[in-house]
Amino acid sequence: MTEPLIECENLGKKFCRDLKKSLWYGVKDSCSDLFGKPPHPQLREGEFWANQGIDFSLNRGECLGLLGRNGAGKTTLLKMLCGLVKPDSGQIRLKGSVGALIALNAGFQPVLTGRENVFVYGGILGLSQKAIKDRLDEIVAFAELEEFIDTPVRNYSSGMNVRLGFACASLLIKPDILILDEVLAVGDVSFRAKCYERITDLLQQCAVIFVSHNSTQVARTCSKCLHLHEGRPLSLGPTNQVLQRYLASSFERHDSQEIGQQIIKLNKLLTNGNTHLNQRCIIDYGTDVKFTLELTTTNMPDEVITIISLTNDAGDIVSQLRSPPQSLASLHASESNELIITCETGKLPLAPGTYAITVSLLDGGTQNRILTWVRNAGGLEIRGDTMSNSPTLLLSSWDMR
Ligand SMILES: Nc1ncnc2c1ncn2[C@@H]1O[C@H](COP(=O)(O)OP(=O)(O)OP(=O)(O)O)[C@@H](O)[C@H]1O
Repeated sequence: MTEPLIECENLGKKFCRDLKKSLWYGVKDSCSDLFGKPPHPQLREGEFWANQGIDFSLNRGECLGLLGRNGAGKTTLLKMLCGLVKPDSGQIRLKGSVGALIALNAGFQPVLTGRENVFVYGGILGLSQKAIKDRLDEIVAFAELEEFIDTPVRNYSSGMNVRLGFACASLLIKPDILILDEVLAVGDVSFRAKCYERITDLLQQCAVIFVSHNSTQVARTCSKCLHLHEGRPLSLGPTNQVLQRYLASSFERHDSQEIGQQIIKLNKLLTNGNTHLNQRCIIDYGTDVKFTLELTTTNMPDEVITIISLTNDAGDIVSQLRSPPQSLASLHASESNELIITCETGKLPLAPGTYAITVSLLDGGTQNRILTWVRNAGGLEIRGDTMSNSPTLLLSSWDMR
């Protein structure tokens, strides 16, 4: 169980942004390669490191999640592991058979039928016609493509391509290493669930490495994560720690956005007394939470309804606090235009992670006139030891006798 199947040492890959230069460098590198010379170690004009200094190892039974923004170098790393791209520095050691699904079309020939493509795919893996035939029914059933297996792949939808690609990568051979890019995201919900079940089964006997922008899936499936930033490893470690830091860093990129008539303006948002308009505030899981909104109004309605929404990194609202219509009569009487609204939630049962706070105020009279709506008014990082694959982690006490 502790046998390393993937070992990467100081792995690096350069690309060139300029096509002409890239072709010229390619010719020079091929010539150097022919004479047994090592690749050019430094960056030449127009080149950049798509991956640099990547070190990790993965044992049988482990699943590594690759995290990072678009263009961080995740696919390049997977392509190097699959042998599709040659590293410019470092070393890769792989043990056993590799099943991979990197491109959306899974490398299928568009004019061939699904069935013919399975035979081509199996042939590339070195399987005999009989061995492929023996597994064909299982592959077609898993991909749920019984009616389409004799249709040319160019007529497949992207989801159908991925179904067949995943079935080939995971069923044609029993892979020791399974490499998956973000392609599973295009499958429908039930197929994705089936794929993750299959990955969990395979994890008994193989090492899995996959890219996903879905933090719930990563938390559920991966034992450790590697966070890449501009091609370099930013952190590597247990999923719980790396994912929390990754989600926190991705929140910092969002600026607040105000929509609505701005009849009421949000000047300050505080969580447990800490200011954060467009800044992250850190609390421990299970602590009492009090939100304070400091606002100014220009043209006061009689009543307001306040809504505070918490959204996860996928943009889904995971929790919402909604006030009843609150009268502004006392404010009218004092002729002040400053308003402070507080909301106490008690212990917030949200799972550890990072959430964006959206604040909206509606006219309590019409209930649908938006007085203000501030997306990403602040971020809330909930710290805790356990990541959960559910957005809420209900507070509970347990007993055993
Ligand atoms: N063949 C290539 N030639 C030149 N540049 C490339 C090539 N392939 C990738 N790149 C560049 O390398 C960088 C890393 O790309 P990569 O596809 O690995 O990112 P990624 O993390 O997988 O992104 P995403 O999440 O968007 O899929 C990007 O700047 C990309 O433009």
